[in-house]
Amino acid sequence: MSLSRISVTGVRNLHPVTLSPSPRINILYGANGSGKTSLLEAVHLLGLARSFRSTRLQPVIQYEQPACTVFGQVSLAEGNQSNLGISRDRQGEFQIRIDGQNARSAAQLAEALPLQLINPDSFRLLEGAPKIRRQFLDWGVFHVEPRFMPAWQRLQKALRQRNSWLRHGTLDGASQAAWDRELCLASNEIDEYRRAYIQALKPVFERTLADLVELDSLTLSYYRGWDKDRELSEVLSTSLLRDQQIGHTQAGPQRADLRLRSGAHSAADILSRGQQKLVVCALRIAQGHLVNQAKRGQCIYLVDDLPSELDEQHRQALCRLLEDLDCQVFITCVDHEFLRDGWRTDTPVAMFHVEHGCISPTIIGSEA
Ligand SMILES: Nc1ncnc2c1ncn2[C@@H]1O[C@H](COP(=O)(O)OP(=O)(O)OP(=O)(O)O)[C@@H](O)[C@H]1O
Repeated sequence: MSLSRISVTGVRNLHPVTLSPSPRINILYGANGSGKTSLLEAVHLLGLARSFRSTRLQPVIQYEQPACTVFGQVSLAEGNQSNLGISRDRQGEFQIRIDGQNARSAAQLAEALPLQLINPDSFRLLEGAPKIRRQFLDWGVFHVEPRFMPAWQRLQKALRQRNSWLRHGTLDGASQAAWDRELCLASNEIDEYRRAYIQALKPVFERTLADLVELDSLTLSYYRGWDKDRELSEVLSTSLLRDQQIGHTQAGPQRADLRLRSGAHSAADILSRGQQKLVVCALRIAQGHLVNQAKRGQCIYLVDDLPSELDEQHRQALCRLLEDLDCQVFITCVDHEFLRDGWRTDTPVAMFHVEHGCISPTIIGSEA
């Protein structure tokens, strides 16, 4: 799967543009503030209906413009194609179109266009709150396990119900016990999918990491959100009083986490920024391999400011791994010299010069 065409209007500083990217490696280069990240924002918007830099979409809409719009033509296996479109105005109104039909949710876009983002904020996957790692984990499970989403929706419903009961006590005991049973069933199902996913991810992650950097003592493990030796139903009943005092359910898959440790320490505490970036790249590349294996379409990689934090040797190792993934990749950088050469001769590479919000394709070898 790759974007064979993308049209962008009203996104940050970009002039309206239509591009025909390479199905493999795309390099966007240009001075600071020229609009390279803005193109990645546009692709991100198309795949997830949200910005990667801000929780609000308002800042992505170009000043003075009423709305931003992104269209993409996606090439699929066996010569098929799909058309995606998203438009968002200043009042917050969204329109998502998939193959000429209005889509109901952003999850449909995410399924149609799996995206992986690697940017200078990526270290947050290690340093940030567990929620960021759960999002990472669930992105992977969602893209390889079709039963995950319905189980997740059941969990959310049962959890909302329980939390409301903890706060207001509006249900009788028997009805709440039925909701708790539903909560435990959905939780066990989610735990099973997540566990199977981590088991598949771990060896791919370890191999990928070894190709990038020597960090032998790094381990990845999964915490399911409650004691591994006890049933969730038992944990819920022993913690009921405390749950009622704080007004929400403390144990369950909504508390799951991934733990990355280097020996006895948390990886976030001891790894350098560059090493952290490489660990995150290995995790995200490993996820791409699993999506490819699941044959639910390859994901598209958005790599903002690839060189930052990395020395020459690690930049090259990262480029090799991205190239070996057999996915479409969009890379931004200020200085593109090191990215021009070194790709295999059969890898289609496209370069785009970004200048004051204008994007123009560059014929390799003709740059100034
Ligand atoms: N809503 C907006 N409307 C118009 N311009 C905007 C808007 N939001 C941001 N900009 C401007 O868009 C420009 C491009 O930003 P972008 O992050 O794409 O640059 P970049 O090429 O990735 O730069 P760098 O190399 O510094 O990361 C910036 O000058 C920024 O101030």
